[in-house]
Amino acid sequence: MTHPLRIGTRGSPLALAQAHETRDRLIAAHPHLAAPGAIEIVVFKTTGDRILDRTLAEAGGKGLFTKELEEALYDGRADLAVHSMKDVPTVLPPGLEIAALLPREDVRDALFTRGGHGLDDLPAGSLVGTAGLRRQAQILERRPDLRVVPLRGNVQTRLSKLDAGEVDATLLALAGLRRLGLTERITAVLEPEVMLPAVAQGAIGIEIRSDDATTRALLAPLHCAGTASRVIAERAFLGALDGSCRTPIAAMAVLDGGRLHMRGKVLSTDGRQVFRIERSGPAADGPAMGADAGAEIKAALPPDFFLP
Ligand SMILES: NCc1[nH]cc(CCC(=O)O)c1CC(=O)O
Repeated sequence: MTHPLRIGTRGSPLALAQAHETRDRLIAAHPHLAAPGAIEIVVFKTTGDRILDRTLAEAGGKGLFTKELEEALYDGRADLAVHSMKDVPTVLPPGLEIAALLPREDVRDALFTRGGHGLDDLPAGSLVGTAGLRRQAQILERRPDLRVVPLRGNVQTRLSKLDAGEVDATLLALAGLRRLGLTERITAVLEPEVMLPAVAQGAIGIEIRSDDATTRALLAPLHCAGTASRVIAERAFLGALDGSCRTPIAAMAVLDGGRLHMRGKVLSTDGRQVFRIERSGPAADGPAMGADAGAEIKAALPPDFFLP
C-alpha cells in the first residue's frame, strides 16, 4: 500500500470509539491491516462540534457533523469517514456513498434522573434537559406537565450538569452510552412506544468516495445486511417527509425473519399534535415502504406544519 488507510472521524469520545470499532473490525477482516502504520485515524472538527452554545436546530442546516469529513474524503485526506447515521443527511453529496453499515446497537433512548425517578413518576414541573426536538416533543407528549430546557454537550458534561442540579433529568441514546461503557448511571430505558428513536439511531455508517473501489472492497466484509434494510427504510421515510431539522420526526424499523415492520411519528415541538404510521411488508420492499409511509404521514399533516 502506498499510504496508510486513513479513517476520518470527529474528535468526540463517542466518535473516537466508533472509529476504533471500525479499525478493529477492519483488522479482524484483514489481518495485514494490523501492521504498524497500516491504518491511521485522522480527527477533524466539524461545524457541529464548534457550535456548543446553541441547539443544533437553531444553528440550522443539515450535515453539521458530516460536511468537514466529506471534504476530507473529496481531498483524499481521508479514505473513509465514520458517522453516526443519525447525523447523516438523507441525500449524500455527489460522488460519495455509504459503503458499509456496522451491526446496529440498541436503538432506544436512556433516561437519567437525579432522584432515580422514571419518566412517569418525575415530579410535575421537573426540568428535563435535552437539545433534541424529537425527545422534547415526545417527553411533552407523555408528560405535558414537565419543562424541557436546552442541554447540550457530551455525555460527561450532561451528567455533571444533572449532578449540579441544573436539570432534573436528561436523555441520551443508549447506543452511544454502550459504546462508551457509560450505562451504569442509566435510570430507565425508554421503550419505543414512549420514545420512538431517531431515524438510524444506533447505526454506524462508513462513507467513501464512489470511485474508490479499493476501500469499498476492504469494507465489504464489515457490512451488516440486516442493519442496512432497517436503516434504508427509515431513511426513506425521513427523505419522503423532507422535513426541516426543526420538526420532530422519529422512526424505527425492525426485522422479523424476512419481514420488516416500521413505525413512524411526526410531532409538533410541544408534543400536542402527534401523527403516527405503521407498516409491514417483505424486507425487500423496505425503501418503498419507508417512502410510502413518509408520503402518507406528510399528506395528513396540516399545511403549515413544517417549521421553516
Ligand atoms: N446527535 C448526536 C448523536 N449522534 C449519535 C448519537 C448516539 C449514537 C447513535 O445514536 O448512534 C448521538 C448522541 C445522543 O443522541 O445521545
